[in-house]
Amino acid sequence: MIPSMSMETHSFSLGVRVAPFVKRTVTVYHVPRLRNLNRTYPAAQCILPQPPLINHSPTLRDICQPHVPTHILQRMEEIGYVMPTDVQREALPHLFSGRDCILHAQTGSGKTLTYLLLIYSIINTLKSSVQALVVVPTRELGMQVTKVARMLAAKPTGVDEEQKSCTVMALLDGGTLRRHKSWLKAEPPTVVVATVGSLCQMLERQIFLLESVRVLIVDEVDFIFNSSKQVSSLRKLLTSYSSCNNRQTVFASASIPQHRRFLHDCVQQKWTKSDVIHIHVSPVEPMPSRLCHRFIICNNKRKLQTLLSLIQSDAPESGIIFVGEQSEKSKKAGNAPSTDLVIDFLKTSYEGPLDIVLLEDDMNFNSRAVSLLEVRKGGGYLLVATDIAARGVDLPEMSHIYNFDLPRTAIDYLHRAGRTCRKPFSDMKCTVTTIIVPEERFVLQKYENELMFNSEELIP
Ligand SMILES: Nc1ncnc2c1ncn2[C@@H]1O[C@H](COP(=O)(O)OP(=O)(O)OP(=O)(O)O)[C@@H](O)[C@H]1O
Repeated sequence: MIPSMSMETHSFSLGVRVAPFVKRTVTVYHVPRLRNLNRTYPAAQCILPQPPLINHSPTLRDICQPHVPTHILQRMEEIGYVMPTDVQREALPHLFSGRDCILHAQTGSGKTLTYLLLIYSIINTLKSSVQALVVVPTRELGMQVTKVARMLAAKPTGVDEEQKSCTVMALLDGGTLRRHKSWLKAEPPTVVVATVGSLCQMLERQIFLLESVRVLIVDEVDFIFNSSKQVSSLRKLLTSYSSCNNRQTVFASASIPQHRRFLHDCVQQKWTKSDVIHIHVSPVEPMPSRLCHRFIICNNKRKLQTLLSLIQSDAPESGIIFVGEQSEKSKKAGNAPSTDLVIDFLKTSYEGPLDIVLLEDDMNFNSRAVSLLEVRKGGGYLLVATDIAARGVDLPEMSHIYNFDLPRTAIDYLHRAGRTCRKPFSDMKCTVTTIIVPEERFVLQKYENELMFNSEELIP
């Protein structure tokens, strides 16, 4: 059912009530013993969830001392990271003890800070070598992680003493590899944040060696394993790293399908040590509970109008409109991509205060960077994007997500939805609205079952 486009108020009402969400829990699994694994993967040992947060719960500083240098802790607090999120509270003690780890926690739960604090607890800035590697699937996520890493490493206010600071290099697709090569040779940075392709080029040419790397992080690991362009390079990297002494490996994502199998593979392939630990935060609630899910049914011809009415009715602070990638068949047929259709339509029909910005794979790297700068400069915007913006990109002001096209999988739904609700201690309600044609209702229902959420139908 769709709202009538002549409707003056542009408001929608909700058809169905949602079931209350289950409580958040943290579960820690230790890897099952290999010899038991010939048939299926047995239940991993499970440590009972930690007691709920009470008033005297430890601060991030309490958890990080004495592992993380004081100036980093000072910077962390200056930035506003004082209390730990669930994943930070649960994972950091294990990480500081040297365990390899699979960090499996909701979108926006603070996995980046978790692994960066581990990195700062390990590196020695007096040594001139690459000591930490963070592997990411996209240039956009790489730029973001680099920014947070540099922010933490900057000198805190009021500290004058000169100490050798940590240098962070972004080695990302679309960058100038020649410049990076000279940098790596002349004065190796302490931390490298890299996309898999660029990293492997440097390693193959022996511009730097994995032997000096004390910690390897693979962020959005399931995405990289699923990417036909990236998976073989990642496997090669993990296999090379497995022969290094003194190593620690961390995999992070909000979605790790078949995580027991993955855990087993990690040990069997020696990508991790055998005592790797799986930190699974909120396993029964894969998405933030502050998220409200809605859907609206319309026919294909009315999708653009429906989108516009939704935006007018919601008046988002900022929103992302996710559009499916154009198929090869559609490209060959000379059709315009859906992103163009949506952008052109909004530019001519939307009269609200938000800027309209495009981010898609087919843009060149510079234009992609310009789009992200534009949305990060503050002020409201509507970002029309393909799934390139669905992984890891942190836009804390985002209040609304619109699925103009249904995501291809439940996991894609989870990551798109996860671009909202990104302030860990906020009460702000965020909304995900999916526009579907009648035949797609059962697919959305499947995602609801898989991800354990309820979606409310919008009725005019
Ligand atoms: N302890 C903390 N206190 C306050 N804010 C925090 C804390 N930890 C992280 N944040 C903020 O939470 C937001 C989300 O963090 P982050 O990007 O690390 O999430 P994530 O778990 O990596 O999500 P995704 O799976 O989507 O990549 C960021 O804006 C970050 O600055």
